[in-house]
Amino acid sequence: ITNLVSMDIAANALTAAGASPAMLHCIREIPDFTPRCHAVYINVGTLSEDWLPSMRAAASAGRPWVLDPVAAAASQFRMEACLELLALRPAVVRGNASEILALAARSDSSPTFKGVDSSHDSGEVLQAAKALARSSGTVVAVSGAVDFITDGEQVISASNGVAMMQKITATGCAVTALIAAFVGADPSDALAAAACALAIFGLAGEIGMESAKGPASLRMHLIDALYGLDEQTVTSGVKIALLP
Ligand SMILES: Nc1ncnc2c1ncn2[C@@H]1O[C@H](COP(=O)(O)OP(=O)(O)O)[C@@H](O)[C@H]1O
Ligand SMILES: Cc1ncsc1CCOP(=O)(O)O
Ligand SMILES: [Mg+2]
Repeated sequence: ITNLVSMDIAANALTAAGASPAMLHCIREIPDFTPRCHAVYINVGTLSEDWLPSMRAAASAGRPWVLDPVAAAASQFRMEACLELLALRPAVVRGNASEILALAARSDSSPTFKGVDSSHDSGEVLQAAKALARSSGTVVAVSGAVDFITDGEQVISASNGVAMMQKITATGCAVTALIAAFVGADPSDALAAAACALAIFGLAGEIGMESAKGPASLRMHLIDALYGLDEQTVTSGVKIALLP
């Protein structure tokens, strides 16, 4: 269940990576459909009162699930929805630095709020991410130039990617969708699943950038690169480290 902006890039990124996305958000379909999924992805980017009950139901369907708290601090309604969903125990919550900071502070009143984009660097909010992981019992992933993934104790960094990825709308949404696919493939280790998905998505961005002229062609080449990745390219290209 993702926002209207991201539906296309998220579905295409998932399909290119070998997953099988299906985007259903009608409350009447959730009880039949969602229990049959390997994983659920919920993204509040274009939240509405109509969609929130579907999000609650999908998060409660007994499948591993992943939350993207897009622009969590945009409004009181959105912050409360994010906190309510967080209480339903996602396996992973992935946001940009400002989103993770706002969620950790449970606050929708940041003076530096910039909508769906971040006004902080990922490294600045690492302690907030660890605190959020501990208080919510989920893996927290903060994206940025370096992605940090933590369960509140261990911290993994993933340093793939190119800055131009920020100039394509909904790359964050697409990588959270990929995290959900990886969690579906191995629900036993959400920390590793999130780190691998972020590193691999970043690697696809690096490979895509070799042929791209700007954001629009990077979008295309990134999806092509995800499709073309093989084991050798991934094992030699990912930059993942367990921080001391
Ligand atoms: N400066 C950067 N350098 C390299 N990769 C980046 C940079 N900024 C973001 N990314 C990558 O772009 C993707 C989207 O992250 P981000 O822009 O933080 O999310 P959002 O779109 O939700 O704000 C992630 O895969 C992240 O690793
Ligand atoms: C522009 C926009 N507006 C509502 S959701 C959305 C997409 C946000 O995508 P991302 O979080 O990946 O930047
Ligand atoms: Mg985002």
